[in-house]
Amino acid sequence: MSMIAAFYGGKSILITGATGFLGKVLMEKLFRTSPDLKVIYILVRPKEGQTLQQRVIQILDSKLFEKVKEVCPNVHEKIRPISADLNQNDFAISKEDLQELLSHTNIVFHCAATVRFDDHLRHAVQLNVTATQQLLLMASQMPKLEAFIHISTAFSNCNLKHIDEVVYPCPVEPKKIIDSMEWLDDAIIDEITPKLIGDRPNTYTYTKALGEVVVQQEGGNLNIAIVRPSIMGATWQEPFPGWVDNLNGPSGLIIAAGKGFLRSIRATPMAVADLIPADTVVNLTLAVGWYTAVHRPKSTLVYHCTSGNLNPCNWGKMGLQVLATFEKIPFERAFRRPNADFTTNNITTHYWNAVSHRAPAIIYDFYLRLTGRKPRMTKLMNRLLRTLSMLEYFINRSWEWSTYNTEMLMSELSPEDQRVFNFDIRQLNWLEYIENYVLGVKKYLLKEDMAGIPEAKQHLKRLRNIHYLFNTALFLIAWRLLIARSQVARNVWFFIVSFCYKFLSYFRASSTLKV
Ligand SMILES: CCCCCCCCCCCCCCCCCCCCCCCCCCCCCC(=O)SCCNC(=O)CCNC(=O)[C@H](O)C(C)(C)COP(=O)(O)OP(=O)(O)OC[C@H]1O[C@@H](n2cnc3c(N)ncnc32)[C@H](O)[C@@H]1OP(=O)(O)O
Ligand SMILES: NC(=O)C1=CN([C@@H]2O[C@H](COP(=O)(O)OP(=O)(O)OC[C@H]3O[C@@H](n4cnc5c(N)ncnc54)[C@H](OP(=O)(O)O)[C@@H]3O)[C@@H](O)[C@H]2O)C=CC1
Repeated sequence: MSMIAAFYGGKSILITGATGFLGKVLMEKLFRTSPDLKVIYILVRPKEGQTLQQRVIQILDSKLFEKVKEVCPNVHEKIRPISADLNQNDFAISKEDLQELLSHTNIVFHCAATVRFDDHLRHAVQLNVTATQQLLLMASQMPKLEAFIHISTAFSNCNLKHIDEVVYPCPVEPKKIIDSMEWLDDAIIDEITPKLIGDRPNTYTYTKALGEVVVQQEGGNLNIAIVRPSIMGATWQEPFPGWVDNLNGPSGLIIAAGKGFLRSIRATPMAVADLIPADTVVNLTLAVGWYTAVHRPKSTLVYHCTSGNLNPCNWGKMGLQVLATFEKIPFERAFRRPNADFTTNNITTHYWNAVSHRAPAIIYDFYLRLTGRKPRMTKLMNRLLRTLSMLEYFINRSWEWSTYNTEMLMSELSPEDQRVFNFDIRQLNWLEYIENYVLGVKKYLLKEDMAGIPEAKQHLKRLRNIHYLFNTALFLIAWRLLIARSQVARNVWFFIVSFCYKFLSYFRASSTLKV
């Protein structure tokens, strides 16, 4: 019997960010392994014209929850969506809802965040820092609370090369930052943002670091732990391999490469690609929840959920396997044949961006205009290049994360828990994982049918022929222009033609003699 699964039985659990990638996988696992849990409260904001209930139904109707519906048929009764906006004071939760939350919650998993790299500092601070502070305040009024688990990121201290499982201080106290956001106007915030984030690449990593300091400083007597995943990818095993439902991290780039938009990417092939499957993050998080509640460590423990030091894979190997998988499982209606490559310096990156990204987009838009359609490729390409520029920081460096706490926790689990809540990344086979990842992107993100693979392969063959034809035509035109202008080119051309003619004549003559 799993001790962790038993622990969550009968519990009332509060999850923020439950509608996000990690939140959904977390809920799924909780319901599947502890169907007797009492209730999961989720803080949800109404969105895109959908009510809270509709958002929950949409989640439960997804393939991710198919197994859950078998083991926990009344799952919809056990999810209690609470209208809340983490951008608002007190989250705009009604008094009744707040009362219910305060009096019943046993465990809090705080997953909500803005994960955008380009978010305005004010918004990123509000969600990743102030909201965390408010949630802690709320948690301190929960008499039945056993553990508060804060999800951070392994990159919150990406300005360091070696990162330990500790909370690092920030030069400016989070409280000061929170206060200043209240009275500074946007223009001034824009001006001071680069100074504040310092040697971090974006507001996301900076505010996640501030969030951790808030957790440590304002956790009071709560049983708190921080989980720091690296780059979260599709599921490895549970509830099935390859599940993914957003474009963050590598997923968007896999689509861009598979559809033939992405031709080159500035990356260091030997840099460690610290990916971690979403289900591994969930298993560790649930184990941390159990350990924190049952063992009540004296200080706030930080757990790294990373792969690099235990089972490293580099971007070169990953990129090659992604491309190899496209051969077997191509995406439908590709723009060009998938054929991306890594560049390693500014000059080649600019060159390939111009030749392989911008030029084809301009040509295609010209063709769309000619055929009376709206041009769109240049806009899409600009977006892709912007995304690439934001991800570049993470694919050209390697970090070392120590994992003492994570390994300690693993050793604390019973063999059954090590199986049911497996977060031992050493068991992961990267090539198999990446193949399933690409397949998952095709099925769950692009919603493409496997039956369309033969047609997709045909389409790629057509694209290859067009590519050869285009290149041959281009070569002939260039050559023709050269001949018209240069005597040397003309001499070379006559030499080649006369050589071919002589060779053919000789070949003809020798075959006539044989007859
Ligand atoms: C040895 C020899 C080797 C040779 C080998 C050769 C191999 C060749 C290489 C082949 C390549 C193969 C494929 C690639 C395989 C791996 C490549 C590596 C990439 C890995 C990158 C990972 C880096 C992640 C680092 C994470 C560090 C921190 C981790 C975390 O803690 S947080 C989670 C991460 N957060 C994010 O990822 C958020 C990033 N996104 C943003 O910040 C924003 O979305 C944005 C990128 C700034 C874009 O903002 P916009 O306002 O412009 O757009 P918006 O968000 O509104 O969306 C607009 C449309 O674009 C779509 N979209 C959004 N995000 C992405 C995305 N990441 N990629 C693509 N498209 C995206 C979005 O859906 C919108 O679409 P629409 O609705 O249709 O308009
Ligand atoms: N993805 C990754 O690679 C990594 C993620 N992490 C961390 O994991 C956690 C989860 O990330 P992930 O699931 O990928 O992120 P998502 O962007 O998929 O999910 C974010 C969640 O936060 C919610 N949220 C955002 N703003 C608000 C708001 N104002 N009020 C209420 N809820 C809000 C979103 O709700 P809504 O659906 O309404 O938008 C969504 O449920 C984050 O803390 C992130 O920092 C750490 C490392 C890597």
